Amino acid sequence: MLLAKNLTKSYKELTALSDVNLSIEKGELYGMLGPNGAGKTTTISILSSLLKPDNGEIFYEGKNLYQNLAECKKLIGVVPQEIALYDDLSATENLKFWGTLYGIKGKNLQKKSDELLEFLGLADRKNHKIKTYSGGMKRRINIAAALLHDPKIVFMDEPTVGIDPQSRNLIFEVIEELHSRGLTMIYTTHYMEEAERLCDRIGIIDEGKIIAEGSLDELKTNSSIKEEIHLKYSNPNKNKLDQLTDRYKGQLLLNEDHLILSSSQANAELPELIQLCSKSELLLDKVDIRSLSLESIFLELTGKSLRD
Ligand SMILES: Nc1ncnc2c1ncn2[C@@H]1O[C@H](COP(=O)(O)OP(=O)(O)OP(=O)(O)O)[C@@H](O)[C@H]1O
Repeated sequence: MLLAKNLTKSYKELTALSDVNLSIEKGELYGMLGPNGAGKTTTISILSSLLKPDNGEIFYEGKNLYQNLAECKKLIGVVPQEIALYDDLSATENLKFWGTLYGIKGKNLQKKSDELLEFLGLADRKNHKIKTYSGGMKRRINIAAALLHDPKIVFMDEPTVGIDPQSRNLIFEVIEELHSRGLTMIYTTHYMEEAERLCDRIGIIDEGKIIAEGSLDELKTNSSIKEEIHLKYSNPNKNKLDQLTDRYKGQLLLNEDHLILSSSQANAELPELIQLCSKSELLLDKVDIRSLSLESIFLELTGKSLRD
């Protein structure tokens, strides 16, 4: 469906993308997982022709994007990270505006807009102004706007940022339904749980490079880490954590009330870890060993947390 070769983009001296290659199959839901500033939006902007790369080539269904721009653009839908809606217009009026830009008119536009509002669970609010909508509802209308022209591939740039867990779930359900209908999607996120739940294949991106790619199982199998030790504590004493951070450099994620240690042999590492926690005056509430998550894989590959 989509092939991108050697995409490179710099903003003055900053290299935002460096030799990015992507091959996305029809019907695939591909997740691009990376921290803020990794290059996700730049990639999507380039793939959807909003931004020209310095180097590289892009093909949709075998056709070069820039040599077949109008034809390729019909295939593409984009859900931008920033909500692109008029606050003083209703949902229907906003969709009418976007539909007209795509060249959809009259009854067709009305029908498509009603169908999408129904699909996104917003039919009963369709005549209300966008400014009365919650953040999650606005995000759903943002998705509807990208689907009006029946694209074959949709780019979703962090579509759940800044919304509550319930609205996030509604968006996941919409994405899962679109996936089951065979729509090809590229989904960017810095939440590993989203990539784990939704995506067939995940590309981990950092500092403008795709540093690992595969299904969740493949990424786990290729990692030297096998498990995670999760340790919950009630009294983090920030001044006393040096021994822990020194001993487990590049293996340890320290949060407000818990730590996660990536490990190839959790049972063998546990006694020393508990001893060091005791020396660091951490009062332990709970210890458990879990299977590997993308967070640890990211830590292993980059030496830093996804949420830094
Ligand atoms: N128009 C621009 N001018 C200069 N630098 C830019 C511009 N757009 C992006 N950058 C820089 O390029 C790098 C990649 O940015 P990009 O927005 O693609 O990352 P991202 O992974 O989408 O991050 P986020 O999740 O924060 O949007 C960052 O260092 C960013 O500051």
